Amino acid sequence: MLTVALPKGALLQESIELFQSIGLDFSAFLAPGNRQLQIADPTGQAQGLLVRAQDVPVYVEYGQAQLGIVGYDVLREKQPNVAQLVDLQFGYCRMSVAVPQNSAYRSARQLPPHSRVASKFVHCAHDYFYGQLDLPVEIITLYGSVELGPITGMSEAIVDLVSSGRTLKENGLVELEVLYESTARLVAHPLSYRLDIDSTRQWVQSVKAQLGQTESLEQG
Ligand SMILES: Nc1ncnc2c1ncn2[C@@H]1O[C@H](COP(=O)(O)OP(=O)(O)OP(=O)(O)O)[C@@H](O)[C@H]1O
Ligand SMILES: O=P(O)(O)OC[C@H]1O[C@H](OP(=O)(O)OP(=O)(O)O)[C@H](O)[C@@H]1O
Repeated sequence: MLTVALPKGALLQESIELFQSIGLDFSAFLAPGNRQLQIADPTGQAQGLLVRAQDVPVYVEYGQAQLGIVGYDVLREKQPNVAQLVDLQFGYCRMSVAVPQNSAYRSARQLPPHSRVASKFVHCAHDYFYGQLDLPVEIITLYGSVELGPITGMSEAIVDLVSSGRTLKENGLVELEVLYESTARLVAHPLSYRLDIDSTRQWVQSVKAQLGQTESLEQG
């Protein structure tokens, strides 16, 4: 039976709608008060696992799920060994550097060496500052509410996801640079995809057909 890892949070609703559109119903995860983390599709063709967004590639890499939906940002951060198959065209956001509105810095390059940068995406932040800018900064790991870094004076800047821009605005921050843009991706366990275990390929084809896509990203 096909197993699908679904991300809790911002991508869940649209992930469930996508699978519904190809005949797999995991909407029981959205029922008020649901605490079940593993549910069977009523047709008996598949089961869904409800996992933290960052854990989706882990379940797929270890083969506990043949397919999963995860943000490109998580793939950039964690570099998991999964096949990246389809850009699902929802969950748009961008990874950006931001500073307080009243900051003197107008570009990330202007931040002084050894400035502090708070982020949940420490590898992305490191690649950008050390790899692209050659600017040695101190990266502080946080797991959420990253905007509080500059507000409390703990850091000069943040690297975080921006979608509508509302969180930055309401916390007095401005975006300086965009590192990259992100959307939700359909990923697969590479061997399951190659060997077509549990008809993985057919389900991937159905997703692509639903989105009107013929090209595959196909990065292993
Ligand atoms: N404001 C947003 N608008 C649209 N998509 C977003 C937004 N924030 C995050 N995303 C996308 O949704 C994914 C999941 O984000 P979400 O905020 O639900 O989980 P998380 O809190 O980052 O994950 P975890 O609980 O594992 O720490 C992100 O990886 C990103 O691709
Ligand atoms: O530009 P916006 O539309 O306002 O969205 C951006 C916010 O969404 C994400 O936060 P999330 O809700 O995941 O909370 P957390 O990371 O702070 O836990 C991200 O970390 C930003 O804080």
